[in-house]
Amino acid sequence: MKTIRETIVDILVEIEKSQSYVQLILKKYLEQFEILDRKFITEVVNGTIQHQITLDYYINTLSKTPVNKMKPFIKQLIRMSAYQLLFLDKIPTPAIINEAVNIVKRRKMTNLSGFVNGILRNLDRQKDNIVLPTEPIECFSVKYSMPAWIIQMWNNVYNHAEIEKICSSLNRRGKVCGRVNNLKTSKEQLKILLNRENIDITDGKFIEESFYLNNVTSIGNVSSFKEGLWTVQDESAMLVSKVLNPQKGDIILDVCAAPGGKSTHIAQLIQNEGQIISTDIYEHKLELIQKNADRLELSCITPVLNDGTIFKEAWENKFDKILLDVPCSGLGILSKKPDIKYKRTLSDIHELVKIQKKLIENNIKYLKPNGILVYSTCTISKLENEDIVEYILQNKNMAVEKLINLPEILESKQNYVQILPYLVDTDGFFIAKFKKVGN
Ligand SMILES: C[S@@+](CC[C@H](N)C(=O)[O-])C[C@H]1O[C@@H](n2cnc3c(N)ncnc32)[C@H](O)[C@@H]1O
Repeated sequence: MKTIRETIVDILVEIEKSQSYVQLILKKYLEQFEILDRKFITEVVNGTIQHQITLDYYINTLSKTPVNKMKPFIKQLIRMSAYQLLFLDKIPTPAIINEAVNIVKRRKMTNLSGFVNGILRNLDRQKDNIVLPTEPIECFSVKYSMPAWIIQMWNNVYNHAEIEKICSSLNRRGKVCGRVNNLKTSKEQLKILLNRENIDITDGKFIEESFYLNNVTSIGNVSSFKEGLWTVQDESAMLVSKVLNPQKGDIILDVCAAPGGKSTHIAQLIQNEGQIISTDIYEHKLELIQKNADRLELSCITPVLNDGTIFKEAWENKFDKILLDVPCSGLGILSKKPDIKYKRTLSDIHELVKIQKKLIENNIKYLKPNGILVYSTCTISKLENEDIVEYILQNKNMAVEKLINLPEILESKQNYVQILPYLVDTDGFFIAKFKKVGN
């Protein structure tokens, strides 16, 4: 029988090798464990990935063999142990080091037990003496484990204090945020039902229908979730549909809709009276939209397979409102998906911008005169956000609209909002709104 920490190393090795989503791999391994163990495994896996650049810097300072030359299993074992030594204060150091050495022996790599033992003991002794790089970009990169190109990109827009706040808020563990399905229940009633399942909730910060789940491990097994009384969505993401301000009877196109978080919210806001065409480019993702709409009993949503970059004559001038929640670099949601930062590159962002522009060009044609377009991303990147606002305004038929329903703390002088994750302790999001003033 493998120990919990040995399992953690196997998970980290598989994540690095497979390039698959962290949460999918975690889910596969977690099923066999009890709740407390699941929490520990999830925390250490996410923490090790989240702080990987910092951990590697510390390890490389002390090891003759650089991290990238180590065997995959040994590398992840040392990273995982270093994460516990440097970032978790409840586990005694000897327990961390002994367990690491025992794992090496159990996996029949006894010849490396001295190496692992030496690095971890050294790390424990030297951790307060290790000096960070002096150059600010490099320093922030190591301190917050954020690739230097991302810091460099933010450095063109934000000051150092803001960059530090952004980075540190993206390294926190966010609570799960839920949205009550107010067509089926009230928040008060839901609170009672969740309490019966020993789940505590507290009110959201600025969206009425939002709440935070303080202690939940397996959402899919919660009865009220299965019954469609609520769903999972970050407050920033909820703000997007609020800004769209849909009305009963509207004909709405949600172009990049899967898995349907915003489509289902829009359906709630119009009390299921209207028509929402929810499209996505991937067939398997349409099933997710339908599954969510069915669970929440929202019949006004029609999932349609569609490439939003290709013109469809039948849709010309057809829609009152269009939501473009485009594919983006996702840097605003790093607290939930920490591995994204190592997979993305600056050239990915340039490719994404091309797609975002094509989506805009094409979908503007589907708006009725005076129709409303909301553009949103879950990222913090001027190229995909502020610069895209400029791009949309180059179209003479499009005028910027003042954002409504913004909480006071997010009110901005600009006609768009870049929600930085530290402002209200939510995901980072960008939202802008436009009106089609001509044909
Ligand atoms: C940010 S996610 C959308 C999240 C969704 N709006 C929600 O709230 O649940 C972007 C989506 O765009 C889809 N997508 C990417 N390229 C597309 C295209 N050319 N046309 C339509 N959808 C596309 C992706 O498959 C992905 O599901």
